[in-house]
Amino acid sequence: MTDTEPAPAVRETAEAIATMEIRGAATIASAAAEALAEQAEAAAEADATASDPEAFRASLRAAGRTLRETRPTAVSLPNALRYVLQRMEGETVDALRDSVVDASDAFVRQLDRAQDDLGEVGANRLADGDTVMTHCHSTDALACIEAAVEQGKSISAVVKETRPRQQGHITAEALREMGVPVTLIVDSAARRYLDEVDHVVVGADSIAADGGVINKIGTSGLAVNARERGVPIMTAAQTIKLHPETLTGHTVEIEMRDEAEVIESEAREAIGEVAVENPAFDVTPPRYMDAIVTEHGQFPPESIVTLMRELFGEGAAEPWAEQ
Ligand SMILES: O=C(COP(=O)(O)O)[C@H](O)[C@H](O)COP(=O)(O)O
Repeated sequence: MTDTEPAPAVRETAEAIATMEIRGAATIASAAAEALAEQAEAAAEADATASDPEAFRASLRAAGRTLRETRPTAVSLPNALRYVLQRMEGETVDALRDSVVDASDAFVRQLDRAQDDLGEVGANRLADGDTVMTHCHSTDALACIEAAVEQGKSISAVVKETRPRQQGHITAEALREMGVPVTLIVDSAARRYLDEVDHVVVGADSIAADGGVINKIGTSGLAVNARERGVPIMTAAQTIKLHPETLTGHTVEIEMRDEAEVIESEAREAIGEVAVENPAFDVTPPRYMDAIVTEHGQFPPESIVTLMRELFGEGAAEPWAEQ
């Protein structure tokens, strides 16, 4: 390991995030924080960094950049890096290492607590006997359903498959394990089933300052259909999903993934020369979302900017940048 080369654990985590072995915004955030702690442990042992605090800091920033470059849309990733790297302090390598490991532990603990707290808030929007519809796999959305079940409410679910990666299968299994009866449907059947649904519950990868919800592709169409059918829709999103850069007018970059996720090579060849696109996320305008449920309570999307200013001020530091 040279002074700026990431530790193997960081490279492995970055690779697992890029290939979606580690996926979902909250899971990505805690994996990134843990990878920084592993970088700190490795750098405190490595020849090039063990006795040079500045080289140690540079190696942590480099690890941050490697992790940052994996997936562009989920803001929980840079927010996790911000949390840990802004708390890196000390005059010696040992002190620096301890500060990074402690910050990483605190971040992961906070994440778990936030998910439990938002689950309670979201559960209060669900009534005994409700059927919910889900899209993709969101641990924040599942926390709301799980808390409702723990409150003794009887909940059933209609689970959208979520092409192309079929994360709906993960949701279906998780709900079944909670004892929730599940009906799995293809995405294009969603509008038909909305008539049988009392609430739509989705997660988020990022929330923009205008209250726009960036989540798995298909969320915006589902939200428009839900509004048209009169079915309430909530986004369950911890505050690490709030996108501080959008306070200053920046837009959220939507990840475009490989066409191989959409179509198998044989079918691709048979079709011939056509374009295939695979956007991973879309933006649901705030007017189609009834509530954003966070660990600080629920908010109409248009008022989320107040919470963002409270938590982030106006700035979005990049403590991983080269100095
Ligand atoms: O869109 C996805 C996952 O997309 P991908 O599978 O492409 O990562 C999830 O709804 C959010 O990340 C929220 O998840 P969580 O609530 O667990 O943070």
